Amino acid sequence: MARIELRNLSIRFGAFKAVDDVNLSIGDGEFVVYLGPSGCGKTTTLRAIAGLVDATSGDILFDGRRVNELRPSERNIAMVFQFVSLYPHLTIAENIVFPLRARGVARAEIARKLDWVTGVFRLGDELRRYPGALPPGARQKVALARAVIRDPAVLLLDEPLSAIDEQFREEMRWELGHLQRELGVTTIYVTHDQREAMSLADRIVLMNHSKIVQVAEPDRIFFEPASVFAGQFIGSPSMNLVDLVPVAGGLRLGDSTVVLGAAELPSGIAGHGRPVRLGVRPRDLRLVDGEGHALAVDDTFAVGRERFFTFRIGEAILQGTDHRRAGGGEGRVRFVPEGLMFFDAESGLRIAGGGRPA
Ligand SMILES: Nc1ncnc2c1ncn2[C@@H]1O[C@H](COP(=O)(O)OP(=O)(O)OP(=O)(O)O)[C@@H](O)[C@H]1O
Repeated sequence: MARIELRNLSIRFGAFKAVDDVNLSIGDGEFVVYLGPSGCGKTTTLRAIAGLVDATSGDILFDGRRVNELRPSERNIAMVFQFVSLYPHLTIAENIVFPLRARGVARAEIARKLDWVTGVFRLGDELRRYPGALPPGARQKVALARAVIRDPAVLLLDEPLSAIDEQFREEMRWELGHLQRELGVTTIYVTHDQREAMSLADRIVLMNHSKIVQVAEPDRIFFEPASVFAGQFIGSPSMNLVDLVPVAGGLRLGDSTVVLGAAELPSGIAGHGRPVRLGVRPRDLRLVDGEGHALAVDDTFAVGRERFFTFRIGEAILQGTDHRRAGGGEGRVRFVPEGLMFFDAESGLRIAGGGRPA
């Protein structure tokens, strides 16, 4: 296990900065998930921690010791990628113990370690089989077992579940989280799948355009996104966004007739003096039978037991949840005050609202 620190880490490929002045401390045994859109620099950061890419500037420290100059094999890390390569002519057991054999570890010790890892990963039946006989998800589990059998200080995982089909992925995700906690190994996991990040991470490191834009526990990043980007990247269905226009009595939603008044607005927001955007998740935008704003509903639809509705403001289509009694009448739209987030329209930063529900 190890603490990891990135200090002013930048990585350039020619003129392009793939990682731009990143600072981060990862605790011993922590499970950190790097999340962000394609090309934002997640994999490059991971590869730099592994020693597969050189830092252009800045430091990478393991337990306070600078490792920039160490080769991958000297860093005591293990890495698992999206596509695993197991040796097809070796059994699962032989594949798993391969790193120990390569290091000349004694037979008794290898047997002990294999026993341990087999128990942790519940691999008993598979051990004598060959990789070709296992489904991709099980092969990935074998790759993980092979990665942890030599007690790495750091486990680096780059989209390890993305090549596995949906159903097995859920199961593997659960299992991976469980295993990581049992092993207590410091883990950095790269994904662009927010659901994976939300369910696995102790903390999420959200990246965009080569920079870290927020580091927080999954719950916090959901309820207190630092910016429009964070608010929209996390949560499904995604957060609605609409520009607010100052009018007498409050803030109007775009060019609609809906005006949010004092009861719905945090104090001071109406007098912000700069353009403000409202962010509201569908769960906090409700079509109800009781009190609310009169709005022309565009469409209603159901996804399983949940019912949704949409309405338009200018070009934008907003989505909310339908809380009317089944077969309900016209309905009114309620904005749940605790769920409203306000962003500076120019900087994109959250200036008010949000927060974990009590
Ligand atoms: N060896 C390289 N040479 C030149 N450019 C590179 C190299 N490696 C990565 N890049 C570029 O750096 C940027 C960041 O890539 P990176 O793989 O870190 O992104 P990512 O966030 O992991 O996205 P993805 O999920 O698509 O892998 C990309 O624009 C990529 O094309």
